[in-house]
Amino acid sequence: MPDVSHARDETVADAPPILGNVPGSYALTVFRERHPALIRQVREALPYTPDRRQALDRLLDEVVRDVMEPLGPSAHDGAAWAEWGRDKIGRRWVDVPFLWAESYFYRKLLEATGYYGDGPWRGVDPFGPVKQAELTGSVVDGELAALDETAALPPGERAQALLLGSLWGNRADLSFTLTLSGDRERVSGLVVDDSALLWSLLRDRPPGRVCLVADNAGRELLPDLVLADHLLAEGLAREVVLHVKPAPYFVSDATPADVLACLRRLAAAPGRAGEAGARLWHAMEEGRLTLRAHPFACAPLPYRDMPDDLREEFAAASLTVTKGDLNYRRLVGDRMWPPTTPFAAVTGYFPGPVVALRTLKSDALVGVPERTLAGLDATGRPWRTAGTHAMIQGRP
Ligand SMILES: O=P(O)(O)OC[C@H]1O[C@](O)(CO)[C@@H](O)[C@@H]1O
Repeated sequence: MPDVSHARDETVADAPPILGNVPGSYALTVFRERHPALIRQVREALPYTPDRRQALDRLLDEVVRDVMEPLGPSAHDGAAWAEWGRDKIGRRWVDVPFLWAESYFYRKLLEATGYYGDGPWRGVDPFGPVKQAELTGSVVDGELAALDETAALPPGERAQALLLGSLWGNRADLSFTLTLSGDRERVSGLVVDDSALLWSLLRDRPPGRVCLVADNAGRELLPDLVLADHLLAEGLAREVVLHVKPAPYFVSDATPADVLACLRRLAAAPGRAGEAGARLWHAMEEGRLTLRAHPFACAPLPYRDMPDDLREEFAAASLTVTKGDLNYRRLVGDRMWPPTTPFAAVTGYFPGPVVALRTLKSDALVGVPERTLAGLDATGRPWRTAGTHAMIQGRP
């Protein structure tokens, strides 16, 4: 019997989850290449003490042997992970759902670095050095200065430019770039473009609360904050709630500390960027820009399984905007949907209007017209996973 509990406008049967054990698949390369490379990068980024280095070496061995071991007995969230992983821990990383196993990998990485331990590494973000290097780099100076050019645009074009800035900011993802080299081409035509829906959801109703579910810090979060400023300053949102991760995750995912670092970076910038930073600073002081770091944001689960308090939060929003590939995967359940499956049918469980902004970096994909698919497939390029293509996809 197909599971149709999440269907909205029409019913769809669940597709199988994406797994890592398919030869030649994108997911398999994440386990075989990216995770070992990431452990090595983390090991070199900070002067970890012998106990932490040994723990990182053990994790590397676990990843290479390809058997998921349980968390240690002192893990504060050990019971939750044991329950979530009841039929998974002890198996091969690649044999359980990709979303689950990747999430568990990041939890294990934090265990290895002592992020939750009692020692001196408690609370030290293992990805801090790469995040900081990006935020303080000169590329960011140029991107912030470019905001001045949008000021001369007519209002509609300016709004669209800021939306696209936030969308393409998703290419700046430090986990994704880890095993890539060189500049990747950016294909300007969107695979799906529901931006008109997004603007009508904001403009055709009294300003409400917009939930912006952020993804990466630094070069993605900065344009997200600029977009949030635009919504507040133009009266398109009464309040913006920025959802971030409570702990380091998927390398560059934004935490509250990253938001504050970005706000300081914006506020210190010259020109339009600095003005936006100052407005956002005040908006936060006045409670019009708020932060949420719900534990579910780092759970290995799709949004369909969100807890009631989060469901109520999204239900109360006039619009939820999700950023990035991982949030998209969680929205659509990280399953091998036929890519023409309607987005509204797959996300019917979501408690309110939702629009996803995403560059495509994994196989999860729905709502793409047949003709678009045929044209993109005919290019013979890995357009679904290379991060070169983007989409804005939503439903009221
Ligand atoms: O930062 P984003 O856009 O969520 O992308 C993270 C992406 O990184 C990967 O996990 C690879 O590690 C993708 O599969 C994933 O969706």
